[in-house]
Amino acid sequence: MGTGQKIAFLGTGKIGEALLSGLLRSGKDPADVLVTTRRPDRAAELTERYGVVVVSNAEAAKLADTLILAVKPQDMGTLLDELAPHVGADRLVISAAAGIPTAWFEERLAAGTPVVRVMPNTPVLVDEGMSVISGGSYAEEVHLERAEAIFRSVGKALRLPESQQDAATALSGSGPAYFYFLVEAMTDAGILLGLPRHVAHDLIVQSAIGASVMLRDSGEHPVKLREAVTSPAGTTIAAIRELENHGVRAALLSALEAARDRSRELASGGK
Ligand SMILES: NC(=O)C1=CN([C@@H]2O[C@H](COP(=O)(O)OP(=O)(O)OC[C@H]3O[C@@H](n4cnc5c(N)ncnc54)[C@H](OP(=O)(O)O)[C@@H]3O)[C@@H](O)[C@H]2O)C=CC1
Ligand SMILES: O=C(O)[C@@H]1CCC=N1
Repeated sequence: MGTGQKIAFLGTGKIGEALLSGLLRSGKDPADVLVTTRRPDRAAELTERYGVVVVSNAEAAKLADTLILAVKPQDMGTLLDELAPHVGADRLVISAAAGIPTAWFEERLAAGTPVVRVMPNTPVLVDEGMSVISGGSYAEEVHLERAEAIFRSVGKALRLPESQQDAATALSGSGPAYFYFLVEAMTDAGILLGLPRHVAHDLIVQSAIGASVMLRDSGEHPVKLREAVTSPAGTTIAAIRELENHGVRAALLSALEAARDRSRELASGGK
């Protein structure tokens, strides 16, 4: 076991593993990183891949300074039943679960336990994550800074009031999926137009990367950037007319509203 601040991941699935790998990339000693799993084969996989220490949920609560809870909202009740008796109020509990408010955790943990709610996204895997952070009633500046330091090591982190977490979940938590969906659909369009799949894929992926870098670095509004591509009586406006005819803008408004609503439904770890 290492000598630094210990961080435990309770639930090391897709987002837990992505965060874990980023933290190690940023220089955290694997001996200071504890993980818990439900299945022994998964535990063996993580030890072999990262050299981290696999422990039980109760041991994680006793040994780690910071506990990152990354099980599905539906599994959070069972995890808290197991965990709560072992978590001292000197621990920092960070939940990455969609929907579940900090108050839900505070009710189940020892009085005064600091809880921070974070909504990360999978680009933490490439250090380009977007994580939205909100503190619960007992989270002090020092706790928010500790959470920020973890999530800043794998991308950007932004503090928002907890009342905006469900909206943030719809935008940045789920956001990468919408872009993958678009790339998938546009690649299919390339097939329709007669291009080989790998060519269509490469054309679209590089266009997405170029557009993303311009969005981030040019300082221009997205409308300006789109207008610069849209030549009079040209090809782009022909495509934009079809996107508008098919209600793509309205579909996005409804889609993100649905994601926000689903996050609200998960507030009590619902089904
Ligand atoms: N995926 C994403 O992009 C994002 C997810 N989140 C949130 O992160 C959480 C996890 O999501 P995701 O990673 O996608 O889901 P996964 O199902 O991939 O990961 C959850 C993991 O938790 C394990 N687990 C469940 N119960 C326990 C337990 N009691 N003790 C230890 N491990 C347990 C599961 O084990 P088993 O393999 O046996 O099922 C699984 O490996 C959710 O709350 C989600 O809202 C937040 C932001 C982004
Ligand atoms: O789909 C989900 O519920 C999780 C939360 C945000 C991204 N994935």
